[in-house]
Amino acid sequence: MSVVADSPSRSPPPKRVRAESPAAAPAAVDAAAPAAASTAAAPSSSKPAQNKGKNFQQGKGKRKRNRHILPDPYSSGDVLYRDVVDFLGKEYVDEIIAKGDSSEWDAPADLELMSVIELTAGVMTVSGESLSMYEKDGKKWAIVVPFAHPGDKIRAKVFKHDRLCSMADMVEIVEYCDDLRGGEGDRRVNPEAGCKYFGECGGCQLQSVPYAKQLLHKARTVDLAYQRFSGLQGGKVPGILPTIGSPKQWGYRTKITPHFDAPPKWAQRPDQNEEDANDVREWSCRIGFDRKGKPGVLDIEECPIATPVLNAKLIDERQRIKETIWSFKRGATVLLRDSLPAPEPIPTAESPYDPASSTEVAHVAITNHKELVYERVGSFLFSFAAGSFFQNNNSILIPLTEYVKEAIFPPGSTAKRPTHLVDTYCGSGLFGITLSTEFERVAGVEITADSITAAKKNAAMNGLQDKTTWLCGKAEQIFGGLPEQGFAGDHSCVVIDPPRKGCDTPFLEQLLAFKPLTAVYVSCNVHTQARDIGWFITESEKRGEGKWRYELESLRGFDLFPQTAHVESVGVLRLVELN
Ligand SMILES: C[S@@+](CC[C@H](N)C(=O)[O-])C[C@H]1O[C@@H](n2cnc3c(N)ncnc32)[C@H](O)[C@@H]1O
Repeated sequence: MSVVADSPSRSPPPKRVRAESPAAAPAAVDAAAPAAASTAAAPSSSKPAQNKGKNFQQGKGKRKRNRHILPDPYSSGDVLYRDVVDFLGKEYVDEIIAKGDSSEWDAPADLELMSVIELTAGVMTVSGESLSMYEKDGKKWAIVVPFAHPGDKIRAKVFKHDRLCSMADMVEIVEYCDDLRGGEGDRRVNPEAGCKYFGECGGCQLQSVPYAKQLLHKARTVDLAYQRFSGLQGGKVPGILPTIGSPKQWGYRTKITPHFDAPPKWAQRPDQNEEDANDVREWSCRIGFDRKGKPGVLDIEECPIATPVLNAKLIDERQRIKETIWSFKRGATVLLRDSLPAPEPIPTAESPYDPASSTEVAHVAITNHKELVYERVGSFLFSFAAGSFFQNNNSILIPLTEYVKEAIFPPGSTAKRPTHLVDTYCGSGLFGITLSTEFERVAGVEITADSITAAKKNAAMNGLQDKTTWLCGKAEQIFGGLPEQGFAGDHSCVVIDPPRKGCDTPFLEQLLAFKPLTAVYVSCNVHTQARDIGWFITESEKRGEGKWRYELESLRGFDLFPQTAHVESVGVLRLVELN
C-alpha cells in the first residue's frame, strides 16, 4: 500500500476533449459519471434538487456563512451518508440532528485537518471504502478511508470534514485483517496478479477482496438500496438472490477512456531555453485515470480489467499522445473500444448474419468515435458507433439476456404468455434482438437517433426487420404510439434499462397505464432503481383498487464490473390480478 502524503485539492478537474484532433475538439462527456437524480421521494423529473446547495448559518449575527451542501439524492454522496448513519446508529444520529444546532457538521475538536490518526476499520461502505469509529467525549464520528478492509489497523491523514464524518487518505496499513483478503488481485498474496496501480487509481475498489466476497458485497448493496430508497416494507421486497458472477473477472472491459491534461502554462517546453522564461518547470505528460483521493491523472501503462487488445492499443496511443502533447491546448479523453473486425460482406436483411458461419477471429481496437464496432452476443451480431452506448462486459451478456428471458417466461409457469416485447431505453437493440426469438413482435424506443439507426441496422443484419419496430423519441412519450403498432399491455412485456438517473415520473405513469403482464427493470444504479420500483409498486396498489397490483417477484445483481464496487441490478415485476 502506498503512502499518500499530499492533501487532495477539491477543485474541479480541467475540461477535456477527445484526443482525435488536438485543436478545437468538443468537450467530451464522461459516460461513466453518475447523472444526478433530481428529486428526493419520486422518480426524477425536471424539478431542481430539493436540498442541493442548502445553506446553514452557524452562529447568529456572524457575517461568515458556512455552506453545508447536502448530496443529491441517490448520488454516491447520499449513499455514503446512509452508510455513515447506519454505522453510527440511526438513533444516535437522529438525536444529534434533532438538536437543530448543526452540530452534526462539527468534527470532534481534536480532529485536526492534516493530522494522521490511527484507526481500526469497522465496516465497508457500498462504494468499497472503510468506515472507522472516532469517539471523543461521547461524540461519535466516522472516518472514511479508501482501500482498508474491516478489521485492518491503519494510519490515515484527515483532509476534509463532512456531515457526521471526515474523509482521510490511507497512509499505511499497520496490520492486515485476513477476513476479506486473499483475492486474486491482492498483491500481497499474488505479487504478479491484479493491478500494480491498485491503491492509487480511482477505477477499482474491490481488487483485494476475493471474488466470491465481491459478489456477496454486491448482493448486500442491492439489499441496502431497497431498504433505503424503495419505501417498500419488508414483505414487498423479495430476498435478494445471489449475484451472478462475470465469466471473465479480468480482461473483460471492452471500452476504456483514459485521459490526460494539456501542458500547463508554467511547463518548460522541449524547445524552450531555461533562460527564455522565468519560473518554468519540468512537466511530464500523464495518460490514465483519476487518482483516488488526489488531484491529477495517474499515468497508466496497462489496465488489467481491460481486454488484451485494448491494452496493446494503449501502448500506441500513449506514444502518439506523448509525441503530440505540446499541440494540445486542453486536456482530452482517448476512446479505446474492443471490436470484432468488420465482417465481409456485412450481413444485410437480404443476406442476414449466420452464426454457424462465424469463426474465432482476432479482435481489433477502435479509437474513432464514429467508426463501427462489431460484437457478437450469442447467435446475434451487433454493430454500433464506437462512441455510443453498449454494455462494457461482453462475457456476461449471454447470462444476462438469458436470465431476463427466463424471468419473463419462468419455467413451469401457467401465467399468460406475453407475445409482444417493448424494449425501452433500447440503445442499439441488445434486449429486443436477443429476446426476439420468444416474441411475435418487438418494439424498441430510445432517445438517441444514432442508436435507433444502429438498432434498425442490427435487426436487419440478424434478419429481424419484419418483426421489429424501432422508435426514436423519449421513453416518456412512447407508450402512446404503441397501440398503432399493435402493442397492448395485456399481451406485452416491457424491458426497462435507463441511464443512471433512472426513469422519469411520466415514463412510469405511462408504464402503469400500459399495464404490461411483466416488466423487467435492468439498472446500472440500484439506488434509482429501488426508488422507481418502490414508486411503481406503491402506485399500482392505489390504482388497482384491490383488483390488481404489481409485485416485485425477484431481485438480483449481475456483476458487469468485477473488481469495482458497481453492480447491475435486475428486478422482475409481475402483474397480479386479485380476483
Ligand atoms: C443504460 S443504456 C441501455 C441501452 C441498451 N438497453 C443496452 O443494454 O445496450 C440507456 C439508454 O437509454 C437512452 N436514454 C436516455 N434517456 C432516455 C430517455 N429519456 N428516453 C429514452 N431513452 C433514453 C440512452 O441513450 C441509452 O442508450
